[in-house]
Amino acid sequence: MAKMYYEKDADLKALEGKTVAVIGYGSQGHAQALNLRDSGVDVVVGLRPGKSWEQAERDGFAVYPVDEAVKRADVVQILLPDEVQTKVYKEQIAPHLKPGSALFFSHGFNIHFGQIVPDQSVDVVLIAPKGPGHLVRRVYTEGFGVPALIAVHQDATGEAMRIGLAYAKGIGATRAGVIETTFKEETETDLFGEQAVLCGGVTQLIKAGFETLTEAGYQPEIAYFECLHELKLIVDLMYEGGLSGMRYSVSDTAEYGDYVSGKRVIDEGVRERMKQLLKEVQDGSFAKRWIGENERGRQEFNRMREEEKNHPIEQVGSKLREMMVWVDGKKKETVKS
Ligand SMILES: NC(=O)C1=CN([C@@H]2O[C@H](COP(=O)(O)OP(=O)(O)OC[C@H]3O[C@@H](n4cnc5c(N)ncnc54)[C@H](OP(=O)(O)O)[C@@H]3O)[C@@H](O)[C@H]2O)C=CC1
Ligand SMILES: CC[C@](O)(C(C)=O)C(=O)O
Repeated sequence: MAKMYYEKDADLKALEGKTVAVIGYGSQGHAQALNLRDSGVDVVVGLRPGKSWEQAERDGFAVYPVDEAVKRADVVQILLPDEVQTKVYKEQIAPHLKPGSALFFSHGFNIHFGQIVPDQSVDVVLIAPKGPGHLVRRVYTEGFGVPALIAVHQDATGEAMRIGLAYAKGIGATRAGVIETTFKEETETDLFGEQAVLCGGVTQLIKAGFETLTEAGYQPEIAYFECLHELKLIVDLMYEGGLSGMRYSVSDTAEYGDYVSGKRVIDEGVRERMKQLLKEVQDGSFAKRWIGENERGRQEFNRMREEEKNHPIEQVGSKLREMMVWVDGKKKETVKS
């Protein structure tokens, strides 16, 4: 059984008198910085000049270049893109980290794959919210929290877990539940999940459904509603009541189709390929490929991003969503600019 922590297990006093430097103010950075501040924690933001810097200042934070923010901090949370963390860490963070301070991450990639090797004098802690940053903020303002994982890689002070739990409470995660893990487990499950299911698996499933219907002559708008729009409503039911909760709400016809046909789509071949993806995550081949892609200037990444933006489901979807004002309202909070 996983070890879980809730509100009663965490004490914000562990952060009293300490300054937290949130490095980066994107999806996770803005959410964690704002939630911590609203929880009474002293927060500064570390950035380079640009869009995020301006936003953090508009949100009322004291913003500094990364090295300056680190000098002022007792806890440094690195919320830069994974692929830029190593360079910024070596040049602007490591030289200014105080012995006895704490270095935090929200994803274990660079520690687990040995890209960042922190000095033995600092605590190294993972607080990984299990949700996109914009929801970490929205759910907190609604009085709830997004669950998170916690792991201690290095406990130089003997206080790493206590400070980690206080931080998790500050961002609202202990309201929902914080699970103890390791950097290895978080990194491998997170990479697998986003590739096989949450991002890669789901987008391919949606496109395959959409293309099957449109190639058979059905209207793209109907294919969009069936394969993308309604998916959100079905996932909401699963989120609230599990697979059985969803099956309780759909028709018996849909439930029967689920049992007899779902397995024909996600068959043994898919499971075998999922195992192969997991192996490539575990043996570091995916990490090596992603690090190499960044070193080569992201040509493959940028080409695929462009191709995906131009898929017909994106064209029809953006027209249909114009009519859904409530979706547009949310989009402002949930889509990265
Ligand atoms: N997105 C998510 O919801 C989740 C992310 N994570 C993890 O959180 C971390 C942050 O990811 P995410 O929030 O998506 O990142 P984003 O891309 O949304 O934001 C990155 C931030 O870093 C800043 N930045 C980029 N390069 C530099 C630099 N060289 N110097 C200073 N600042 C820089 C950007 O500012 P600028 O405007 O100047 O580019 C921006 O504010 C990653 O480890 C990720 O794996 C974990 C769970 C979920
Ligand atoms: C599913 C994507 C994610 O892993 C997340 C929001 O948790 C990410 O890294 O953005």
